[in-house]
Amino acid sequence: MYKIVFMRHGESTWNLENRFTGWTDVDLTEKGVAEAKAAGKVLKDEGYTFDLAYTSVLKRAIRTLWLTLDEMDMMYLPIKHDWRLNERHYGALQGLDKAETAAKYGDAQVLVWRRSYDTPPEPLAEDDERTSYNDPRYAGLPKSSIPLTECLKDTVARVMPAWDEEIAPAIRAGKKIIISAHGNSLRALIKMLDGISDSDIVGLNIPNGQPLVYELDADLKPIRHYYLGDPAAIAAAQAAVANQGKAK
Ligand SMILES: O=C(O)[C@H](O)COP(=O)(O)O
Repeated sequence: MYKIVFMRHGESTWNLENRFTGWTDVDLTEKGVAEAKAAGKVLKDEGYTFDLAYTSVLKRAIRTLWLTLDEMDMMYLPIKHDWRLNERHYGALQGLDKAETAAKYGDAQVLVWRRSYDTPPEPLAEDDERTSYNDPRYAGLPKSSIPLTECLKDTVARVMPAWDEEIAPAIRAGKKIIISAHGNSLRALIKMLDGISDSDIVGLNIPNGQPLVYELDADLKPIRHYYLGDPAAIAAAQAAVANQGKAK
């Protein structure tokens, strides 16, 4: 049996401001820092150790990983940064207030943009200053790989090669792994691992900064999964994420 730990980054400044974030590279809030340290403490207290960590190229996930590993006294751990673990690209919604957008377009439309499997938000225009075309961290990528918007299906299409080519072979080689990533890149991964239907994935929300353990069989099929930490607090945090896209 293998075990892997997934974790969404701690609260970011745009989580606090309730803005669609996507590929925007915002940092953690003080609460987010505290969540990342608390995640490290619970992992340490529960006796977890790792051989390897994966994260995105966005600082909210990277800093969460650093703080978690610092708390575990494991800052020596090799870290692989992979752009394919980035948050789902939120297209032209990036930067907008989620509740204001719901007030303007309706809760149902915002739920489609946030949680439908195959309906992406409007894309950024090619010449929009918010595109990632000139960002040095994506310099090695063909322009066609740099999204202007994504639905979850698009995110699955980039996350799964990272899983199949990098992460799954490392698990099979016996490496104990932690992945610090994002709400929707983790939803994409979990959808594929657990075989969640396109309609049921709408109801899956990942709270900030809570270690989520997956136990996998020899074929890397999930046996069971559970969050470490207080179940009531985690359920409340998941409900809060679900409610972010509703008009106030
Ligand atoms: O990109 C974002 O805005 C968040 O990290 C995830 O947002 P969501 O829960 O609205 O999809």
